[in-house]
Amino acid sequence: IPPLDRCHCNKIINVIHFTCGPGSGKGTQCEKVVAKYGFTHLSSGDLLRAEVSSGSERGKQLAAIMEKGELVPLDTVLDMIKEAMIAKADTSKGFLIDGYPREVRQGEEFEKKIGAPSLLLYIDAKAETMVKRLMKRGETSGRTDDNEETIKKRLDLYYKATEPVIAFYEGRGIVRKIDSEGSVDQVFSQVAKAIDSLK
Ligand SMILES: Nc1nc2c(ncn2[C@@H]2O[C@H](COP(=O)(O)OP(=O)(O)OP(=O)(O)O)[C@@H](O)[C@H]2O)c(=O)[nH]1
Ligand SMILES: Nc1ccn([C@@H]2O[C@H](COP(=O)(O)OP(=O)(O)O)[C@@H](O)[C@H]2O)c(=O)n1
Ligand SMILES: [Mg+2]
Repeated sequence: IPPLDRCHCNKIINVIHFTCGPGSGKGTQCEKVVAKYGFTHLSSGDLLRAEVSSGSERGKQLAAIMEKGELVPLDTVLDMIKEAMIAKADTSKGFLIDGYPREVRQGEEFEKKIGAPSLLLYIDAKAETMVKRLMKRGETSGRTDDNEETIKKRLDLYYKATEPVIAFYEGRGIVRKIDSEGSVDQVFSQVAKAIDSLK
């Protein structure tokens, strides 16, 4: 992949990271953000699942890691995000990057290779809520990681690796914390307020 040149960087406005626990409702909220603001939604999990579906050798390796609820190698996810951003850089109004960064190092590398985010949205959900939603989703999602054992591992990893990401960006004053316990629309009104504060 070519490096993002200056021209591209200038066009990459409004990089919003959506970093929350598994099952906190990122995917659901991102759809609503796209409908209202027209941002480009990039879900790191979806990009990885697309690679798995392609049946490639790399996809097979990724599937094994994701089934265990572990993190795939940092460069793999970042390259996929960057590739997708370059493809849209000329026309996008902004990027909503869902499920990334998952660990502080992913955030640091993103800034080195792409740029600094303008906002980090964080949906604060209780572990109990996340587990309940994922178990329910697992009845129909077909996701191999929506099972009790892997959900537990994803949650453990979230508390260990991802929560520190929030503290890292809090130091920069770009974190907006959102309470997940209401309805989808109640959560969205908080999300929209945070995005509107960017203008
Ligand atoms: N009650 C309630 N349920 C929600 C809300 N948002 C999402 N859900 C449900 O919770 C489940 C998980 O939501 P997703 O949007 O798929 O969660 P996610 O954060 O993208 O999860 P991962 O893909 O595992 O990262 C879905 O089955 C939703 O229907 C909400 O605000 N309130
Ligand atoms: N930045 C990322 C995003 C996802 N992943 C992997 O992809 C899986 C699914 O990610 P996801 O964002 O769709 O789902 P949740 O784990 O948040 O429920 C994770 O459990 C990780 O194995 C990763 O390694 N690094
Ligand atoms: Mg999701």
